[in-house]
Amino acid sequence: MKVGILGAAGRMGRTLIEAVHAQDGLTLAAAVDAPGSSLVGADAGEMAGIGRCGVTVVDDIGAVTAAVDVFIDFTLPEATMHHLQACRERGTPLVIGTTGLTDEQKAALQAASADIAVVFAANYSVGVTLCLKLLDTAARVLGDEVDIEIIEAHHRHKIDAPSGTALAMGEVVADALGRDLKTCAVYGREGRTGARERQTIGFETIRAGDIVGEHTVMFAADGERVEITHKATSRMNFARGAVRAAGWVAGRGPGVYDMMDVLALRD
Ligand SMILES: NC(=O)C1=CN([C@@H]2O[C@H](COP(=O)(O)OP(=O)(O)OC[C@H]3O[C@@H](n4cnc5c(N)ncnc54)[C@H](OP(=O)(O)O)[C@@H]3O)[C@@H](O)[C@H]2O)C=CC1
Ligand SMILES: O=C(O)C1=N[C@H](C(=O)O)C[C@H](O)C1
Repeated sequence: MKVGILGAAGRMGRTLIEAVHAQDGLTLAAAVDAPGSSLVGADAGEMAGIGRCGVTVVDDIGAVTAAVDVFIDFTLPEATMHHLQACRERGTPLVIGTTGLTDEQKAALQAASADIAVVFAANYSVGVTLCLKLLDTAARVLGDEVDIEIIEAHHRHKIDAPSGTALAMGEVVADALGRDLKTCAVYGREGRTGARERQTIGFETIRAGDIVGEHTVMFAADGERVEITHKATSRMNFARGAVRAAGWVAGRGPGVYDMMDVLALRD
């Protein structure tokens, strides 16, 4: 299967090139980065540190759609929307890892999924996908007797907050408790906040150094608390998961899927 990487020169893009290269049955067919990037024209394998592979980095998905069976996109929300449209026109499945999409952009993704298969997950690691299952159980067991706080930490370059993963974790917990995250989320606290309201779900964000990605969901009662934590120390876990999703989605019918579908964990 021929795979195209969108955002190829980025932190995830380079890791994805390495992951595709290491996966039997997959071939790197295209590497696309931002118009104006100094890496356009470079060899994608050399850029990713795996040696020359003969695929040149280009700056336009339109130039490579015919050569690709499935695309993987880890870019920016606006770029992802552009790539989604190109995939829709060509009928090419798309794996999206980009976070920070607006509600309108998520609606556009849903609309495109009438015509093509899209995998969309805020976190492609198996460990985080398992944590989402554990969080559903924890929320149902501990119920409204606990205060729930979500703490995430990432590297200094991350541009969206809270992380897509933290928001996905919040959605799972809110759904399990019959709450609407849009109305019960509290993003950071400062000043005279008043006492905590039990129904809220709090989010705290840390941006520092080279932290790859850490998430903790705290269920705190009087006298005891449960914490579910995931710590990523390498981007390769995200990349392997996205590559697995690419292999899974090729040939699927139109629709939006996530890692629960890819790992056959959906109830
Ligand atoms: N779902 C998951 O498992 C994970 C998701 N992510 C998410 O993936 C996204 C990317 O993260 P990361 O790799 O760290 O970010 P980077 O900034 O390192 O990489 C993004 C790349 O996309 C490029 N880009 C920008 N616009 C376009 C365009 N129009 N066409 C093609 N390429 C473009 C950027 O180029 P330039 O720098 O020149 O603008 C850059 O090379 C983020 O939203 C992040 O939150 C990250 C890790 C895991
Ligand atoms: O930007 C990152 O680096 C990451 N982003 C994703 C998110 O926003 O949840 C996933 C991972 O934590 C790394």
